[in-house]
Amino acid sequence: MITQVENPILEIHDLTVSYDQNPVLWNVDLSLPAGNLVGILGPNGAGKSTLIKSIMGLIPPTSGYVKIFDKPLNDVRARISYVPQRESVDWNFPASVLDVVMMGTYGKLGLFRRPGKKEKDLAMRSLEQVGMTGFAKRQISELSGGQQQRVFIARALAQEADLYLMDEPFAGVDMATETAIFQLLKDMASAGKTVIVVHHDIHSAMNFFDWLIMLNLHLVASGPKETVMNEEMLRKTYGGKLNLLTRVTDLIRQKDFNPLKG
Ligand SMILES: Nc1ncnc2c1ncn2[C@@H]1O[C@H](COP(=O)(O)OP(=O)(O)OP(=O)(O)O)[C@@H](O)[C@H]1O
Repeated sequence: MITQVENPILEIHDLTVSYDQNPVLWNVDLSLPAGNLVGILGPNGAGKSTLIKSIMGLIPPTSGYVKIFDKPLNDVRARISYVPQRESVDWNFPASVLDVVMMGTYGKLGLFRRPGKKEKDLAMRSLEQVGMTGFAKRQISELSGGQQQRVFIARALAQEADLYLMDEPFAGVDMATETAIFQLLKDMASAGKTVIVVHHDIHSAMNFFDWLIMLNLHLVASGPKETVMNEEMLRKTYGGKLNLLTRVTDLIRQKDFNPLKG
């Protein structure tokens, strides 16, 4: 079940991606409209991070192509913000929280301008949005995992991009913060940005995302949440992981659960 759209903000055509000549993503064809909060769901090893990395041009495709805003990635890089998984970053790098968030503003500054008051204000506003203002002068190495994650999201906000790609931004973040940041991302999507998030929890995915990409080495589904979140698609995505499926399909059947709301 794959919904294709006209004038997509992101178009992926026949994308196959391999590590050491072994394909881990096969023939992915999808397109996304602007102004959506998009969740990428799938079991461990499904290729979710690989998909994000290949959209960002970090892994060359074996076949196929990606177009963003109808252009190749290199023409539009400044309009894209990427939040990698927290574990993939060296957090012992000596930098303050404010420095890290200010880095988000550099792309728009150009080569020879140094960040000034405008950039600092933007960075502070971004920290405020993730509830981290009080930590601005702290070293990033001194923060908890969840706090580091929030700083990373603030850096992405300071980038003022049009397309955001976030790889498990909620790993290690507490529930209250997750809900607050989801709301923030939803507001960004309502303002016309496209936010794509690799996410593990199907329950919160049903509440928060507008559009879901369901992946298991192949693309199982891509479309508005209400059209793709059903038992058949979950079974195709998660296969025999029946405990999980039972829990989720029970949730879908619950009278008070309405996947259209939220
Ligand atoms: N650098 C790499 N070299 C070789 N194989 C890799 C590499 N990175 C990922 N893989 C393999 O590619 C497959 C897809 O990995 P990927 O990290 O994209 O999955 P994922 O859906 O993000 O998983 P998770 O939910 O566990 O983070 C896995 O089988 C993984 O072992």
